[in-house]
Amino acid sequence: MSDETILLDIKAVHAVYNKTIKALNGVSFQLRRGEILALLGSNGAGKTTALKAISNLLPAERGQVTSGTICFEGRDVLSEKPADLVRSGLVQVLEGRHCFKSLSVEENLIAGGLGRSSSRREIAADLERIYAIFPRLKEKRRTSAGLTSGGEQQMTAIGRALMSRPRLLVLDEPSMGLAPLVIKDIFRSLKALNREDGLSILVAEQNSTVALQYADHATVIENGVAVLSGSAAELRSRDDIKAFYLGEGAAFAHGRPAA
Ligand SMILES: Nc1ncnc2c1ncn2[C@@H]1O[C@H](COP(=O)(O)OP(=O)(O)OP(=O)(O)O)[C@@H](O)[C@H]1O
Repeated sequence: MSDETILLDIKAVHAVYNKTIKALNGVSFQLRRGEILALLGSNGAGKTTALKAISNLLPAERGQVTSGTICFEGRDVLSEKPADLVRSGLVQVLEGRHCFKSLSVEENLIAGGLGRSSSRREIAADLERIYAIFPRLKEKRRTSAGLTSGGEQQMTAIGRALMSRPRLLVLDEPSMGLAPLVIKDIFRSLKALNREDGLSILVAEQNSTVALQYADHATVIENGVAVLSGSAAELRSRDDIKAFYLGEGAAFAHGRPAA
């Protein structure tokens, strides 16, 4: 495989909080251009920390990558400011569907495109593109985001990220606290974006069932280490993954290198 196919390359990353609390213990994985990669793992496995490291957001939480490398399209992520990473096409939707609650849905979306120097016509076209992906947002576009449902807030957060036209969209637990039908709706939209626009997606999920249904590949992390990587189809067929679906996450041995 040539380097051209690798969009994101995480190698042997160690990270700590407050200089002492170990959260990542040498995690390595790669995301290929144009794929959906699911990052799976139980509570506290290190998924959120890995995603924040990828967007260089750990210093804002008294966290730090102490060794290892993270490259996005060959750029050294750890030497870039988070805002510059967004401009370069790496955009993250943080856990908890953060919206500007007093702004309307449409104002939230427009805020996502502010970093780009776009004309009114381009912004209008981008909004229509988001509304085509998430028709419910069009219906709610004049409603304060804080008065919309959890699913609509998650769609707004994703739509706002899409307004900056990312090449890699990073999502932290988009299914959290949402009803199964809403989760399906969101993942279907993500899959359509991936297929039709070639958007690469990295999604951390505790809901392994839905993540493996829509992802191309998956990496399982436990105790800050990747313990298993493979195609989604391969992982779906494994008994230990089936056990993991049922919440028996301890099925993976800590420290075993990713396959
Ligand atoms: N801001 C922080 N300060 C100190 N320790 C933290 C902080 N955030 C996470 N940790 C610790 O780092 C480890 C990894 O946590 P992380 O949130 O990355 O796991 P996770 O896989 O995303 O879990 P979950 O699915 O429950 O969100 C855990 O031991 C956690 O307690």
